[in-house]
Amino acid sequence: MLRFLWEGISFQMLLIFLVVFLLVIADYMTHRKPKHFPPSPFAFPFLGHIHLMNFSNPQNAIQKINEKCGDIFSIRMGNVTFVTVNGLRLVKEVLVTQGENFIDRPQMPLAEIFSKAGLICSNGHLWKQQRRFTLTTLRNFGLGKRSLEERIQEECRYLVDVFRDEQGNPFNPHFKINNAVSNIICSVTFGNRFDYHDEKFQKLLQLMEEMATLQGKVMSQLYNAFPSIIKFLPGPHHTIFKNLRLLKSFVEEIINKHKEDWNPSESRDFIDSYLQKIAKDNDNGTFQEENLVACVLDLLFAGTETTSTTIRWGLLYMAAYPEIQARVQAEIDSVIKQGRQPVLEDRNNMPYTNAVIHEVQRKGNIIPFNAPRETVKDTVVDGFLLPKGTIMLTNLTSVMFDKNEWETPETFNPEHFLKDGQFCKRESFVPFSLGKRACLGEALARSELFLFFTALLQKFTFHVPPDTTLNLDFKLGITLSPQPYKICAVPR
Ligand code: HEM
Repeated sequence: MLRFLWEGISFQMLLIFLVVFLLVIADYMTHRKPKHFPPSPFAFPFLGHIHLMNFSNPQNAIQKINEKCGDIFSIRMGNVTFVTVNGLRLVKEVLVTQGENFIDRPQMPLAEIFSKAGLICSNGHLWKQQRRFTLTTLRNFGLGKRSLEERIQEECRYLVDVFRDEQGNPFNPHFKINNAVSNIICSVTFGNRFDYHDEKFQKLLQLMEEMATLQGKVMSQLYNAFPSIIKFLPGPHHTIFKNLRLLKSFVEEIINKHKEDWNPSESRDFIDSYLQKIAKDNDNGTFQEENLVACVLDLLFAGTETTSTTIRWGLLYMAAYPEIQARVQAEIDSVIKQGRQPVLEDRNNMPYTNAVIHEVQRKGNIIPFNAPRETVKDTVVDGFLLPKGTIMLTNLTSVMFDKNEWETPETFNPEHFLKDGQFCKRESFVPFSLGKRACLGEALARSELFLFFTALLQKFTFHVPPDTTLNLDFKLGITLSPQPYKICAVPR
């Protein structure tokens, strides 16, 4: 009897062992590295390098691997393998010198929120057409009856008013800044801005904010690694997709309204221009309503979260470094004074303020690994072979915090961008990325950052609330943003 039991168990164990062994072999075969592929640390079967990941500070984890493996290496998170390049030389090689070979976006499970249509996640001919059309249309609206500069200046006045309403008491500026920044892209795409008390729009901003925050959760990151398992578990990824559906129906409602009162001979905004393009599309259907919805969502999302997060870092740094804030205000008082609003031309005469804004962007480092790219064909980088379809992370952190490029990389130091009192550009300043697929909204973002930042510092001094210690740690989401904070905007 015992002998039978023993034989039974050992047979079952043998079977389990065999199945596990076969699974490990299958995993090895599936994820076997091609010849001359970049090196990687030891990986566990199925899990890959998940044990090396620090989910609350992935930059640190990547830096450690960089120190061990060199400037180009591969890492595997579950089923997804990335190649990471570090340092200006290789980041430029990938984004600029051989940029055409890395122009695509991979179709990652969570990136589905941006869909394969539109601007951010589309590829090939479709992407080229949407990008060209959007850039031209944004430029046209910038040159139109009301320039983008005027729209931003108008919004600065609204933002200053709601900050003044707080009467110097501690408040969280997050959604006021979000609303102001979002209004710029809304005024270009929908033709109107939204009041800061508009409940429906506030709800929309909250949905976007929640999506941005949830993207940083461990479960969301695991969803990217093991989508077929994690999709059956409860977690933030479900909320992300639910919010997206709500945002989509908000945009569709606005597009339908535009269609109702559309006048083909006049274009009020981006949506009107796109509807015109659909009407006379002679480009094999690249311009369709599905793409219009996706482009508007992309502009709204990319144009709100990034710039708003940067301004929030800016105010936080000003409260943390009062002597730097005082120097910015002294420059404002000498160049603009109190009598008029800042204009973009002032930037040329304000090297210190310009340097501070650049340093906010460098130190804020809001998109630490850039948006992912994918090789469109087999490509050799630094002697390593990257087959077609390889997912690439260009580590912007490794460039903007490089000890060999920056005098004091870990310190908030506007002197990084000053030489003999004049503003000086730095090649290693890359928050908008580089090359043909770099940020589409860079010019708009730079205008917004300068005008909002100077308008606020012209009218207020920012202080840490009494009995509060400022926290300069980041919160990981789709961007690295400040932890929620309250601040006092004391009128000047
Ligand atoms: C401080 C503000 C901003 C930062 C730091 C930033 C940064 C970036 C980065 C790093 C990328 C990825 C580029 C690449 O793959 O090489 C990107 C893409 C993009 N950004 Fe921005 N961005 C900002 C503001 C804006 C604004 C205001 C808009 C709105 C017009 C915008 C629209 C886009 C779009 C549509 C893409 C996708 C481009 C493509 O795939 O062709 N961004 N941005």
